[in-house]
Amino acid sequence: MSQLLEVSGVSVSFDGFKAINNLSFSIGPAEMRAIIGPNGAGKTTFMDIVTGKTKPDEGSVLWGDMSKNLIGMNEAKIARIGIGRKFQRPTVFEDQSVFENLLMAVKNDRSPWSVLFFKPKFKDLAKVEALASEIGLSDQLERKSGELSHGQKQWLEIGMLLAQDPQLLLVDEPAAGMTLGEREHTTDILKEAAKTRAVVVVEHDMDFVRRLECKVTVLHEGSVLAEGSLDHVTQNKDVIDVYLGR
Ligand SMILES: Nc1ncnc2c1ncn2[C@@H]1O[C@H](COP(=O)(O)OP(=O)(O)OP(=O)(O)O)[C@@H](O)[C@H]1O
Repeated sequence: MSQLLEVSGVSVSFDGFKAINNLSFSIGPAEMRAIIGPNGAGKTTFMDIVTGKTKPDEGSVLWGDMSKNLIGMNEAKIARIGIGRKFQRPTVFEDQSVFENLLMAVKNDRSPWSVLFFKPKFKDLAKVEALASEIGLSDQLERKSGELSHGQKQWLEIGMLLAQDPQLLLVDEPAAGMTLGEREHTTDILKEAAKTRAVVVVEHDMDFVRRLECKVTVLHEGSVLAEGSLDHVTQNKDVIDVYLGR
């Protein structure tokens, strides 16, 4: 299978400490992947490298038809070529409605002023409605985003990222702070999104990872410790020793 993202031999040190150590793995174009591992394993640093926030000391991160190396590209350019990142804390505009937040994202203009002076075209409105339906907020469009529950804010932010049609969506600990019902709905949104793009989820919640029904990559000390189905990696003795058994 051709790959969308290929990380090869990537290492990065902070003050002599190797946070990522000769990391290599790849992700396919319409694939859901969970990344798990103990605290300090390098999960966030991996996402920082892919999104251009951290420059590695060595290695390559090839993208698309593999002719582009993301290393050396700035964060804005990486976002433009189709990589979206969802941080743990939602960053929606609380004073704006759900509709306005989605419209800003569709217009790719994250400024609250843009929606005040902008007459949306039919296709933009249709896209906002489709996104609202995809994230399960069709009946909340007129509500101020600040009034939404924590889970609803997270879904709105996922919708705002999907508005940009990323080919790869990186999602950091989506289950944190959510009720069980919210987690289940989040799983549904991410699984639907992964039908047409790659979705990489970093998560500690094993029940959440199980519901994603995807290949799992276990990181430890900045390298891949194990990879495969959740059942496969959770039976791996090394994974039990460094992560699950603690
Ligand atoms: N900018 C930085 N400066 C110094 N050390 C850093 C920096 N960023 C990360 N580290 C260190 O690199 C290691 C990997 O951190 P990282 O945040 O990537 O781990 P993680 O797997 O995301 O952990 P967690 O599950 O706790 O979020 C840690 O030891 C961390 O302290």
